[in-house]
Amino acid sequence: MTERYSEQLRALSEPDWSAATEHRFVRELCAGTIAPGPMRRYLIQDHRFLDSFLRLLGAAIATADTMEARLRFGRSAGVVSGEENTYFLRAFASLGVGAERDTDPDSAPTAGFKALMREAAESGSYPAVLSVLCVAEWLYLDWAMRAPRPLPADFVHAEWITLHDNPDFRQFVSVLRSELDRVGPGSDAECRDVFRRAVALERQFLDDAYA
Ligand SMILES: Cc1ncc(CO)c(N)n1
Repeated sequence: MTERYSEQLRALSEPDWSAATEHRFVRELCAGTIAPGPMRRYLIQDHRFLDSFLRLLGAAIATADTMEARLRFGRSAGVVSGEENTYFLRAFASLGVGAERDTDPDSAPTAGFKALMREAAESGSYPAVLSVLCVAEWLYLDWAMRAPRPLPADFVHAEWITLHDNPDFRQFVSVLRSELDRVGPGSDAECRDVFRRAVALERQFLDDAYA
């Protein structure tokens, strides 16, 4: 049996993939025990990640080779711009995040992610864009779907989990993987490189919440 291309890339990204999906941040978030400090720091940085992520979705809309894929990216851009952004604003209010939202400098992993997303977007390569998107969404689904139920009582924790594990998000990850399975092998070296770098950054990004 031949393994799916996306699964081959995931396996090549170990041990970073498992270190990220089993990270202290993930465990404490899912248990509802994470301290406000790390949660605040994570969300401030992640809201900046989201801005660049939206640009990357724009690049996916621009570079996809089928209309069906383009429509799917468009719907996902709507969710990120809507429900997900609103979650951040409500979470910032709940955690008492003020001016530091703008004044805190970008962490090294945030700067690294922004650079990688810009590089992928500017390459004009659909396989490169897909590699970053697939890591970002699939890695989050992977830990979110394993969160113990019931979810934590605080919406800041619970909604961050359900945003990354719901029927629409699962379907999006399934499309991202199928698309990468389809077009990735034709740009194998590029996809391996981008996928691996993105997973390493995911791990560093979670580490940084505790820096
Ligand atoms: C750093 C990071 N990776 C992935 C996601 C999921 O989109 C996110 N919100 N933040």
